[in-house]
Amino acid sequence: PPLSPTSNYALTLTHTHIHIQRLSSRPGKEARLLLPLSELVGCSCPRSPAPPLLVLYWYPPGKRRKGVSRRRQVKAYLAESRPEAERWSAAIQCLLREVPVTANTEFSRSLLPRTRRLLLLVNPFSGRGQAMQWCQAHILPMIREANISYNLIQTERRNHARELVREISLPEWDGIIIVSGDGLMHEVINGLMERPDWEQAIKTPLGILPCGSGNALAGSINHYAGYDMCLREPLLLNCCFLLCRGGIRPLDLVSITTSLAWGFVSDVDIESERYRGLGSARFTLGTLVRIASLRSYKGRLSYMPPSVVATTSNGTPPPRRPLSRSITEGLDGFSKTPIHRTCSDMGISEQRSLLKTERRRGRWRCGRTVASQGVGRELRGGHGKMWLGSDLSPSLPLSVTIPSPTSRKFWTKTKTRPVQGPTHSSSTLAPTPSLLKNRPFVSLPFDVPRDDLLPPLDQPLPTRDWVTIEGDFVLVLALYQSHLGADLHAAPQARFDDGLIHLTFVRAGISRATLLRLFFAMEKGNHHSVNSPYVSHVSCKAFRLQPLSPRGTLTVDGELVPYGPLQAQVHPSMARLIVGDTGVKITRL
Ligand SMILES: Nc1ncnc2c1ncn2[C@@H]1O[C@H](COP(=O)(O)OP(=O)(O)OP(=O)(O)O)[C@@H](O)[C@H]1O
Repeated sequence: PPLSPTSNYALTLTHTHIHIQRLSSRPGKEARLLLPLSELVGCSCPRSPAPPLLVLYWYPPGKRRKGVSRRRQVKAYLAESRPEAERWSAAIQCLLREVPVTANTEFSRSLLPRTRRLLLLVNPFSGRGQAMQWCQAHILPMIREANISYNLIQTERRNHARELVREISLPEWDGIIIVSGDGLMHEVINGLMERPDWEQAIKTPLGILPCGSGNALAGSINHYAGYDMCLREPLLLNCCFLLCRGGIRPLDLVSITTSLAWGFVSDVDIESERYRGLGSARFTLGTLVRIASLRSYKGRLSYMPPSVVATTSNGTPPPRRPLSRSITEGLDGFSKTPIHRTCSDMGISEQRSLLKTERRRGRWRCGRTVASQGVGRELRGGHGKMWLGSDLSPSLPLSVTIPSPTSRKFWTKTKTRPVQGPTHSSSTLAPTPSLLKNRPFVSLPFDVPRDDLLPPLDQPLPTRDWVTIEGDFVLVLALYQSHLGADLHAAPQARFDDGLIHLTFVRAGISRATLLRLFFAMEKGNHHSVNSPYVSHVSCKAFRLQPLSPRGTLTVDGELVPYGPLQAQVHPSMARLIVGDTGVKITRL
């Protein structure tokens, strides 16, 4: 804001607020502003020859208006001297980084921990292809204001990010940030799990800045931060704000072993690729198309219920915060220098940060798994949101057959949506080229965490502790996090680290109207109240899905996987996720 030489202010800093009091010679004219530190991303004291300013970057949540996000405000105060401005800047940053301070602390920059360094992995083609534009307009400006250093790398192809994180030197980074959709997060988690030092590597804090079309994990982060559901830039701004705040929470991962795949929800995810230009609406359209031709599939679903259901919440929803408002105003001052494929404010290049290691192979998943009944089609090469497995169009290329003698293991962090679908039909149809591209499943050559609850996929499950349901299913959906897409609150009870997989399955006999009601209720997260004998919701630690129909589509984290039996087990709190302030005690970046 323009400096007003006629106004003087007295600033007071507490552990939670900056009190800004305008001093006026006329009594009764004092204006007071209480600026919560929880709404600040950072502050600065511009170097000389600039005047001794204290600049505050404030992102207050906006009014409760759907689709509108938080608005950036910059407040600048001219200090009496440069040391004074620098002392204030240091003090505020100490509080934001949670450096222990008292009223007697002598503030200086030397008290601050080292500057945080983030590796941003940007998929320029995710969602509507706006990731780079959003980096320029929103992400990089806010990250700079939060005094965070970054190195930005644009991914050039599928599995580029996965190969990169397999080889980089991780101690250099305080976090790996996926600027894309859930598919790229999935790649990164699998890349980390493929390292010989996976146990340490997977503890690298991960963050997501939603630029995809489904953005399930970002939807969960936004929800648990207490914000109302939002999409696109408002969601991005909320997530970027939370990233800059920097709180970390443990994140469950799920290992999935599959030989083949199927599902109903998968069908929607895969087939709706053709509607990609519609953004998240493509899932709605895809769902409607699928429901119109509803079909059921034979299968066997087994799951191991938790002996003690270890929910981390008492069932009460997180405190709601108003919807944040979108900002583009106020950013005009930022230089719009073009962002290159690799850019950094740290003077390093991708090459420098690479640490060549022996190439290991394997596959881990981070997101969701969806099995969808019937034949699916992959138009772009795998990623997933919402799959409804009903019928399959016979004209579509058939389910994939992967001639793999071994089962494949991979990792996911959000959800698995198996819908009963046809069993593996290896014979008739060859995989499409895009599906072949999408098949980097290989056995892991080193000792990744064992699925101690599961026998090998080709061996029977123990009868004790397992529940098995065999019959005709319309869909089976396995979720690890609360959201299936940013606007699909599919597992309201799920928490990042509850140690549970949340299964929803729908059996044949359900009417189209009820199924439609179920999906619409899912948007608000109240689908558990949809009363139908065909719909079940259970929590478990592990499950196995055996399709008994001849063909189908199965997806994990939106990516098509081979059709056939699949099993999964949760590994509680294995990874770490940057979630910002969630109202609970969290570790700071
Ligand atoms: N430069 C690239 N060209 C082609 N594919 C890429 C590139 N970079 C990444 N990918 C692949 O694109 C896939 C989809 O990306 P991602 O899931 O992040 O975006 P999205 O599908 O738009 O989002 P969502 O999963 O939320 O719908 C990823 O699995 C990744 O492997």
